[in-house]
Amino acid sequence: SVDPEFEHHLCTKTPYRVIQNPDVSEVRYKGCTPKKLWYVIRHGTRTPGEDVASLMRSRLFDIRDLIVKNKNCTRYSDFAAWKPHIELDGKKRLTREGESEMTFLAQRLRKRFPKILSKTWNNSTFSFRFTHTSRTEASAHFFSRGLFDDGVADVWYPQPLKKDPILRFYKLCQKWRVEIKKNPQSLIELEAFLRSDLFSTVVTNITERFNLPDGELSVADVHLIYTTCCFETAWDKTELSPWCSVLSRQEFEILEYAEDLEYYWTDGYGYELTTQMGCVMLNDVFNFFRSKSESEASFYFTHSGAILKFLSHLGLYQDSVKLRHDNLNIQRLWKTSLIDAFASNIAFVLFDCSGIDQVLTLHQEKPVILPGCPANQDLCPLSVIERIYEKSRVQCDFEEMCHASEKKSVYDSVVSTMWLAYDSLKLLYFR
Ligand SMILES: O=C(O)[C@@H](COP(=O)(O)O)OP(=O)(O)O
Repeated sequence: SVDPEFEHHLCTKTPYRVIQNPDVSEVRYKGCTPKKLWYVIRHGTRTPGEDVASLMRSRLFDIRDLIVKNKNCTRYSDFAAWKPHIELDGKKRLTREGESEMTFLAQRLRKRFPKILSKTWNNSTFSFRFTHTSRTEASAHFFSRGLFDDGVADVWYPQPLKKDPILRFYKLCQKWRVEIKKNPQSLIELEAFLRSDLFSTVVTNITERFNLPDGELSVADVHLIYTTCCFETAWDKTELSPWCSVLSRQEFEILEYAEDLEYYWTDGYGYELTTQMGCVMLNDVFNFFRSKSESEASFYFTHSGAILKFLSHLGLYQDSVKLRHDNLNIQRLWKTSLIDAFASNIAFVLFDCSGIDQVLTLHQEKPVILPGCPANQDLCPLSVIERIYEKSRVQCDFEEMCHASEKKSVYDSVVSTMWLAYDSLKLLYFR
């Protein structure tokens, strides 16, 4: 039987319905009027890239065949009937579920902030921006459907930039790309965790549970099973993927931790530069709030990496100790299943409270308190936020922080190439 809680352990492939906030009551604070809304959103549920899709079409079929050889296995008929999903095109395309996530998210937002959002589309009041990918573009379109009853067809979207300095700032940071993203050092904790007894036990347990030949399953196979469970759950809420029934609650938690470790060290608190870079996004918020333009709402459609780095820059979900292979804590704050699901979103809403600018910060549609803001209230004065993030405002020299030293780049690219030869690390490219 499948643990009904499993949907809460699907990391960055968690469908938004699992964590959404159904409360759509108008957000009001006494004596305050909402003036501006800045919103960054990860695209909705997508299909996997070709790397995962091709494994689902080939290796997963072999595993499926081995499983159904053992006719007594649980859910035999589901495995026997399983075939790669219709959504499997390898193009990281927005799925039906992703379309609904966007439309419903916008509808809920509009109900909460009718003063800003109950207006027909108007180019100077609302702005939209998405990255150079079909999934963020489609997300913007479906989101605007939920926001405007009419006039959706008129919504104007700027041409996406191949390398957007705000939406995907990290792609422009050579130092981060070389020294963190492509540096094997960043994966050391994950590597060690994959080699740990805890992880090996998961591989052995599944092998025994399904009566598979000894040594048949690799770490990468187990990860493929988990990834398939995640994607199939995300894009189909009506049917339970048989691959989810392969794993126990504890095994989900172990696989979840492996992914969280990876994201922690490449997109999160692992290295200072990763958290520092997010200043460009925060400065965009400040500029928007301080600008005298008529623009009242700004919507950005981006990716997982942007959400995680921005959360880390803000200082949210930071555990007191760094995540390592040997300190799995199920109470940790850094859980991508909660903080970086599909359609994850961060909003800043500026209120005028009797002449004082106050800011409401929302993550996944719920208020969050920025570290340093008053703990007992949702609103935080803009001047306090500007003080907390003073360094982000005055020392955000992207060129300077992202400049990679050439000697190191050459060294790292050689090491990275060698590193990619490791079979177990194939799973790192499962996107
Ligand atoms: O584009 C992808 O494959 C991943 C990573 O993108 P970056 O974090 O590298 O932008 O993000 P996703 O689209 O799933 O949100």
